[in-house]
Amino acid sequence: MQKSRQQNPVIEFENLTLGYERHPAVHHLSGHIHQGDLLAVVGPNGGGKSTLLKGLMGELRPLGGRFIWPTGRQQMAYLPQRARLDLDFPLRVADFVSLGHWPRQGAFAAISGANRRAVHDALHQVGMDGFEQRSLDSLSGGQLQRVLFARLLLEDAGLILLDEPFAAVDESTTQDLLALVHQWQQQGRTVIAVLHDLNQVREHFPLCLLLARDVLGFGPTAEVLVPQNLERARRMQAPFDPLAPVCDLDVESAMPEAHRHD
Ligand SMILES: Nc1ncnc2c1ncn2[C@@H]1O[C@H](COP(=O)(O)OP(=O)(O)OP(=O)(O)O)[C@@H](O)[C@H]1O
Repeated sequence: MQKSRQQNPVIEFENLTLGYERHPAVHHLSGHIHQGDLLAVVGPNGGGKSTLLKGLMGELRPLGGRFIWPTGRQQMAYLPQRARLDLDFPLRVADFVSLGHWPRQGAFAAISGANRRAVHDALHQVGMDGFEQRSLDSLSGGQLQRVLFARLLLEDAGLILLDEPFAAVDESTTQDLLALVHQWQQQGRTVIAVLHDLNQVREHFPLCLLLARDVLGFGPTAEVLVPQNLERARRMQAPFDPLAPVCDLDVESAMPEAHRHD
């Protein structure tokens, strides 16, 4: 990874609307993210946070607007919500972490000595020395989260997407994993994390996107997480309505200028 921080955006959202079967879950998002940004995505349950990550991953095609990748589509590493992970099988920790190499060397490449060292180093960085031969299904929740971060380290991606990475993780593990997030930033990687702990966001994430289907704020965290926006988010906890009218995607962006992260 290059350490240099680019002045130009690496991702732009242009009046982006994402959803399912033409029913929007994220409305009219505009703004941009620079290389090395640490962006927290916050908001009520069902607000569209995971949907945005799926859109970035290319799993969902925009219903309207678009993602722009000014420097080319980034190599991405993605940590899904724990509830979405089925890791209840007897794979060894070392083998699981080495899967982080897949994007570069393919699934069936022989595990080289260099790879073994990389796996060992990654486990060391997350405080999991000596766990190489343990099976995944024998790990505690916090240990498993450390191993998932070790695999992210091996992916060596420029853009790292984390969906609720610290849910049900104790304070000391959270602090260790947050230190890795800061290290990624120092290395020039861009991190987008879905989070629920607003104090943690204020302390560690300089940028914030507050989503409650509509964009309630996008910019410096101190300006986004203000009582007025949070109160609006609380009021907009209405569940996703599959019978809601299809968004009129021909309408020009309804987003006020203040919501743009320029
Ligand atoms: N595959 C799907 N098909 C239809 N609707 C979906 C699908 N996935 C998500 N949704 C709906 O889209 C809306 C946004 O969901 P999303 O998972 O993005 O919310 P979230 O902000 O990540 O919520 P949480 O904090 O609860 O994880 C929700 O109302 C959800 O029910």
